[in-house]
Amino acid sequence: MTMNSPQQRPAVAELCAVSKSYNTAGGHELKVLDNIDLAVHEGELLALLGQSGSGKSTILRCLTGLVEPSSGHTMAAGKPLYGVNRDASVVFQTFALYPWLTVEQNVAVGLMSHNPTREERDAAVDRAIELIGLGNYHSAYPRELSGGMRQRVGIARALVSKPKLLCLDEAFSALDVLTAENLRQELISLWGAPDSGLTSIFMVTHNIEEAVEMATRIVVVFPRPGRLGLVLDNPLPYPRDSKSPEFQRLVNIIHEAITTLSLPDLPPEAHVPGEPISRGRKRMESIPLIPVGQILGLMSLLHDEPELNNIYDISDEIGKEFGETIATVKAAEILELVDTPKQEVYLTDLGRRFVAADRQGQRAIFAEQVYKLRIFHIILAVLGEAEEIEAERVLKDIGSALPYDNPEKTFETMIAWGRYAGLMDYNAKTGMVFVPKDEDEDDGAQG
Ligand SMILES: Nc1ncnc2c1ncn2[C@@H]1O[C@H](COP(=O)(O)OP(=O)(O)OP(=O)(O)O)[C@@H](O)[C@H]1O
Repeated sequence: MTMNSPQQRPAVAELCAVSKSYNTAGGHELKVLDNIDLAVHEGELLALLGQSGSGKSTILRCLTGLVEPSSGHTMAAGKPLYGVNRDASVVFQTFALYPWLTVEQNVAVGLMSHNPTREERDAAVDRAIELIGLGNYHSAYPRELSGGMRQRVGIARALVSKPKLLCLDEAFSALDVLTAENLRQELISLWGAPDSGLTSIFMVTHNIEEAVEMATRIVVVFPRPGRLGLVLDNPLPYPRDSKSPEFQRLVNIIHEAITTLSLPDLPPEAHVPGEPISRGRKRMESIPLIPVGQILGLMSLLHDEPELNNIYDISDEIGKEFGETIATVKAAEILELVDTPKQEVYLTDLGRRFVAADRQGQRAIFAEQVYKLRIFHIILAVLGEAEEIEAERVLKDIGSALPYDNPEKTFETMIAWGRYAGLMDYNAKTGMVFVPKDEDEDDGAQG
């Protein structure tokens, strides 16, 4: 850290020992953030990375006062924050524009809580529209604009109030590659320009390259519950060259932190013959919230293209976000269909048998593997004795077994896997989980 490092300047927003829990629809408490200390300083461009569901958006919402911490507190410009931080504004992935308002009117929405005079409002709107290059589109409606232009409106609306902190929540992820790259570059220029008024940016992203391209500091959130993991300064000069060795080194460090965390390189467990493997595990393991079809897709890919054995290449090939690829690989791994030494991904013997099997055979292997997972015993143990079981009760059991998981989402995924395996099904009308009588050949891998 140099003397001029932004981290030595005052914090514009800060989380102090912030924890956050939600009450889920099933009445369980879900701890999403645990004891987060995080400050965004003047002049800083801070990027937050982490798996889906690790709590990134919740951190953003706490920082901006949209969500109140369960414990700990938020500071804004050195003072405790109560309610929404009016010196912060947010650009959302979905643009969140009003379709019935023009560009100008949509941008003016960003000033609503600031009570400007008409003249002040018009001047500020004109300035924001100019800054972000929407000069000829004052009276256009969102439907007349491309995705990139719409997101410009979203950015202008966020900048119109001259916020001390601009927050970007996956702001580029709905845009095509070139448009996203242009907007990123423009934002970096605006952030560096003395007359833009834009000094501090806090961004949430899934995209590691995007974080390394833009941020002065990168924080990786570890999940369940969300904690600060890797914190990395990024001193590379702008404009950054994504092909430079130093850029790639940072990308690799972050990749590795996320991968190692998700796919720990553990020695195989001692297996008692005849016993489900997971019985030996000390605690119940959750399952990645991944549809069956996606696991089958990964299996086919590994079979069809055996030279694809590296998690980064697989992620590129699938075209999904890195976090989602990891979750898919993890799902296949807990089903023992793949093995993941370091960053590599291979079919296991069972995985090879799986891809060679016909549809019936695949479902049988899947069922056998699902049966080994302890989390499924919550349901299967009861279904062994009764014909059906109340979903309510299952949700409660999931909630107490996996306090950091969302029980409803875990339940949905379990039912989808169980349905494909022919082990269980769920009737939303009766609220009951039951053993399917006849295997329905058609409901295959839709879950
Ligand atoms: N209002 C809410 N009520 C209940 N649970 C919530 C609520 N908001 C978020 N969660 C849960 O909190 C966890 C963290 O969510 P959050 O959106 O902060 O994660 P994230 O890292 O931003 O995820 P993603 O990258 O998928 O957007 C998730 O399990 C989510 O289901």
